Amino acid sequence: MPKFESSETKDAGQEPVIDFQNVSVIKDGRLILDSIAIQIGADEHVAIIGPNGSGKSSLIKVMTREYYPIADAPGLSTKIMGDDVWNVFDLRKRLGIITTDLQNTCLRDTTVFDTVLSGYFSSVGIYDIFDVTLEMKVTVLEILNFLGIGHLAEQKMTKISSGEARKTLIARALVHDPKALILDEPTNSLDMKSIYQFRKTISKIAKAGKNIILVTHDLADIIPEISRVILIKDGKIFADGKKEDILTGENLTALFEVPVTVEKHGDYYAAFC
Ligand SMILES: Nc1ncnc2c1ncn2[C@@H]1O[C@H](COP(=O)(O)OP(=O)(O)OP(=O)(O)O)[C@@H](O)[C@H]1O
Repeated sequence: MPKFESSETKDAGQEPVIDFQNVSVIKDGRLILDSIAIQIGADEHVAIIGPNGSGKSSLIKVMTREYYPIADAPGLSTKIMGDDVWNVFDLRKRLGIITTDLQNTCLRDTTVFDTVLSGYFSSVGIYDIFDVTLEMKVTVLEILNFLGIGHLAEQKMTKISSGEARKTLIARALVHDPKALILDEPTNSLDMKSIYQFRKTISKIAKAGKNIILVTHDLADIIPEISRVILIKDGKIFADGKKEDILTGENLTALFEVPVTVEKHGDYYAAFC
């Protein structure tokens, strides 16, 4: 069994991955997150949906400790995996974070293999001073093969497609055997085939025991393993519950303030406006 599918992840305590209570964030004198309360259980996969500027990325930044909430809010909790206080580097390893910003940062004249390996050092690229072990290299190859991109190991990041680059970033996050993967609009700018393959990849990772926390505008990104959807509007939780109850035309019309129709196709949803 590859290291990143280790029993450590599957047996990790039953503490919620995220336990946020009364989280409010002010930026430039404006309340951008308002009294957010979200608990994401150890075995849950969740999608977070909201209009542009509703606060989705800010919420993720509270999780990654880039943004800090108002400290004296009554009952404030920003617990992650049971702990409120984290070394930021450790935290970001335990939560594998995949954003478009990270993809832009990693888009260099570096091979796919080294990009994934650099995850161990939280660096971009590999340098002589790093103590690269054989075990690290073996794990990188295992993960690349698990994600179906082993054949790209020696390709330069600048020469692969956006979909392949997105998978490379996931591989980079997986070297730490994270408890969860946080994906911020992961299918942006991917074509249909890449989107299809990407969703299959995320499903596979969910089945391998990682929590998936997916931020998206596109209902079709909500893989069947995700059973809970949280809607965010104007920095507040607008709705939170079972996917089939939340993904209705009525809810999404109110959320996006345009007429929205929702259709279900097999285990997937699609929205039209
Ligand atoms: N560092 C900051 N300084 C000032 N305002 C900020 C900052 N970060 C976020 N905001 C504001 O907070 C609001 C929420 O932003 P956020 O990026 O979280 O929204 P979002 O839901 O992720 O949007 P999108 O779907 O467009 O990515 C926006 O109005 C944004 O301008």
